[in-house]
Amino acid sequence: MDHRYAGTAELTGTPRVAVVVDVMRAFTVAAWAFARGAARIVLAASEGEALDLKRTRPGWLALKDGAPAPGFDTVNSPGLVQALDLRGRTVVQKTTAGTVGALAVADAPLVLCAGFVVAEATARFLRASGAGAVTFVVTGEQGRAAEDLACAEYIAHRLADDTADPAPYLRRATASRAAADLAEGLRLGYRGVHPDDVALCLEAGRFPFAMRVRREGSLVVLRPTAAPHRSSDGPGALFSPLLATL
Ligand SMILES: O=C(O)[C@H](CS(=O)(=O)O)OP(=O)(O)O
Ligand SMILES: [Mg+2]
Repeated sequence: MDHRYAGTAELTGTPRVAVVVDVMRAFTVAAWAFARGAARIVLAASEGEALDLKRTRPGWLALKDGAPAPGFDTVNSPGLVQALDLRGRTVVQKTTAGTVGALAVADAPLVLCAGFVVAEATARFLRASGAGAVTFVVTGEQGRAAEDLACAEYIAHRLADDTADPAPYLRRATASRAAADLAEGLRLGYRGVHPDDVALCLEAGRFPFAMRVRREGSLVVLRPTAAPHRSSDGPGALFSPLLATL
């Protein structure tokens, strides 16, 4: 299959099928937010927009990358988000790379967001959808981030072979600059980094759902979506018990 791999700034036109990859950490965080019960994630274009959305919608939470900041409820850290109770909540997310990449392709007919934690479900969803060739948006380091490229190539491999082994792809991600930067941030005591973040970003297939982006009125919204348990199952064939609890 003739997949394409492009950084956000390299995109030309609107792809038919896009998978936006941000392993460290936006879409690992998004998956954890859904696992902790979030109903939906609204992708914001700026920190100001995130705070405006939160201010005008009672009960919404706002999340950003970097250090904690006034007005924001939490940060872009799976280690921190996994401890939250987000049942039924709407979370507004703004990060440097991941959310920017998703907004850039929000008009495509099918857009999924992914990290390793949902890689296998993403491949199953794509296969069940008959998606064909995919444009992978590699959000980190102008399209060159080793962890995002490894995850994108793993999803493509799983699309072709649903027994493909994640281990070589995870090794590349483990050796990435982003993983080293998070470890260094932890060593230097940066706020907004949790000791478990790198490990949580490198759990292939942790969650059974894919994550789909759609426009809903004026908002760009990410929601979990059921993926068949096996690639041979049809769309929506078998729903995970976890999804039933979200
Ligand atoms: O929070 C993150 O890990 C990054 C911040 S940065 O790009 O490393 O400065 O954001 P993300 O959009 O999740 O890559
Ligand atoms: Mg990233």
